[in-house]
Amino acid sequence: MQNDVLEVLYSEQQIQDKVKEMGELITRDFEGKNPLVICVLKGAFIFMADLVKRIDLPLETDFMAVSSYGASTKSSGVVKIIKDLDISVEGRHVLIVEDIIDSGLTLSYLIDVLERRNALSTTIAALFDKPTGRKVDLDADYKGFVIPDAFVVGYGLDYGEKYRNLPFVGILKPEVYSH
Ligand SMILES: O=P(O)(O)OC[C@H]1O[C@H](OP(=O)(O)OP(=O)(O)O)[C@H](O)[C@@H]1O
Ligand code: HPA
Ligand SMILES: [Mg+2]
Repeated sequence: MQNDVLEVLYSEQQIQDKVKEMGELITRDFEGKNPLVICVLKGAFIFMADLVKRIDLPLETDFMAVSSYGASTKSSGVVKIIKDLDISVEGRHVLIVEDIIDSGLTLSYLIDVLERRNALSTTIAALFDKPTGRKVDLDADYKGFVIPDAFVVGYGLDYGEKYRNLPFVGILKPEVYSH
């Protein structure tokens, strides 16, 4: 697995430090609220687990699975809901936890869904932001790292469902992507 990695972009320690910082900001900004924290599966599962431990609020968690990349490094442009939420967002302050914003299509679709369901507010926490990939005008309220124009894997992020379990984030060797 690690043999397939060309370059490590963010180490496990750098990621942990950033997640702690983001959790502290969110704790401060949401004081007095009990947000519904939504994890966008699958990619955000590791970030979600680490982030909620750093948020000191009476929050609730829920999970939604959406997919648009499949086995490709390019978005299909069609966002599919694979698993919907269990808890109603109506009248709730919703914090959406996402691993990466690339084209922005996943989050713009999700925000639209949550607003139509009458969420009181929607806020985005994204660990990675790849502004060069953007196809819609969208930005995160809390963002970890702005990353270069490359398809990254690790810490939840996959290529063809693999590499999510790498503890760091990196770029694969070109021959792996061309398989
Ligand atoms: O801004 P975008 O271009 O929409 O890309 C970001 C989304 O794409 C990836 O999910 P993917 O569809 O690969 O599903 P996964 O999380 O199950 O890997 C990633 O985890 C984000 O959810
Ligand atoms: O760079 C990426 N890596 C993994 N999944 C992704 N989904 C959108 N962009 C990416
Ligand atoms: Mg994916």
